[in-house]
Amino acid sequence: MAKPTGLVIEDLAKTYGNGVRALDGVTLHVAPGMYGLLGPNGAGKSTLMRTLATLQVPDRGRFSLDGEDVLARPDHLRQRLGYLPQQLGAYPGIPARNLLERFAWLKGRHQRLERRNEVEVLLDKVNLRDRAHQAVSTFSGGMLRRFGIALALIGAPRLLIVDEPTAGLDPAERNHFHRVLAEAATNTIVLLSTHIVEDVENLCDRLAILAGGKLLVEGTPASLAAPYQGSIWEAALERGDAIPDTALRVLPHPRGARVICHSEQAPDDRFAPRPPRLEDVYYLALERTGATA
Ligand SMILES: Nc1ncnc2c1ncn2[C@@H]1O[C@H](COP(=O)(O)OP(=O)(O)OP(=O)(O)O)[C@@H](O)[C@H]1O
Repeated sequence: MAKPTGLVIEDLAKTYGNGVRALDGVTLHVAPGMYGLLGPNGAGKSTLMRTLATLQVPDRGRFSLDGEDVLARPDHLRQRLGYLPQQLGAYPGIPARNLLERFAWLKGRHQRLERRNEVEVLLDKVNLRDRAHQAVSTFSGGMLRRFGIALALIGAPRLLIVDEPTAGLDPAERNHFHRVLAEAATNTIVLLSTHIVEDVENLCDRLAILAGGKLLVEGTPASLAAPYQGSIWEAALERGDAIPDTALRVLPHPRGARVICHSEQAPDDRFAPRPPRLEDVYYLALERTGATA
C-alpha cells in the first residue's frame, strides 16, 4: 500500500503538569501547500506546533510525515523540518551570514561551496544580503523575523512550521514575509499558526480553527464560508442605536459601530446582506463552543 503523503495527525492530546488540557484529541491531515491554524490566545496552537516539531511529546496519539511515524523515528522529521518559533531566542553577536552558515553545516551542508551558495540565496530571499555582515543581536524586530525564516528554510525543509510569524511586523514586512512563505509552499508543507484571520484567508489553501485544544472546523476558506451564504448581515449603526441580539461582531467606527449579525432573516431594514467571510466563520465557530476570540 502507498504511504500517505503529508502530515497525518491522529488523536493528539497533551495535558500540562498544571492540569491545563492544551490538546484534546486533534486529528488532521495536512498536504503540501499553505495550511493555516487559527485560534484565539491559549487555543493550543503553540503546543501543537512544538509537539509536531518534536520539542515535546504528546500524552496520547500519533503523527507521521510522508508515512513515517514521527514518535517512533523522530530523526526522519527533524532532518526535514524548518521551525520558526513564536519567540526567537537571544542571538549572539555573530554576523548573520556566519550564523546561517553554522546552521547550514549543522543541517548537513558539509560542502563549503554548496553551503555558501545556499546561504547567499536565502539572504537574497529574505532581503538581508546588505545586512549580512551585521551581528544578529543588532537586528530590528522585522529583520529578526526575516532572519528567522532564512534559518528555518535552510536545507529546503519538507515541513515548515511557523508560529505567529507576523506579530510586530509593519505592513510592508508582513507582505514580504507572506511572499516568502507562499513561494516556499510550492513544494513544502507550510503550517502557519496565527490569530490574524485575514492572513489565513489570503494565503492558505486550507485551514483549521482550534479552541480549547479541540479542532472546531477544517476545510478551504470558501468551503467553510459557503454554508453561511445568505445568513450574514451588516449595518453601520449610529451611536446610541439598538444593537440586535443576533450581533456576531460590533466593530467601532467614528460615529457608532459597524454591526455584523448572523440570522436567517435580516434583523431589520437597516441591515444589508454580506457575503460570508472567513472572519465570520471564525467568530461563529468560537461562539458555538463558548470560546472567546
Ligand atoms: N509549559 C506549559 N505549562 C503549563 N501550561 C502551559 C504551558 N504551555 C502552554 N500552557 C497552557 O496551555 C494552553 C495552550 O497554550 P498554547 O501556548 O499552546 O496556546 P496558543 O494557541 O499558542 O496561544 P497564544 O496564541 O497565546 O500563543 C494555555 O492555557 C496555556 O496557558
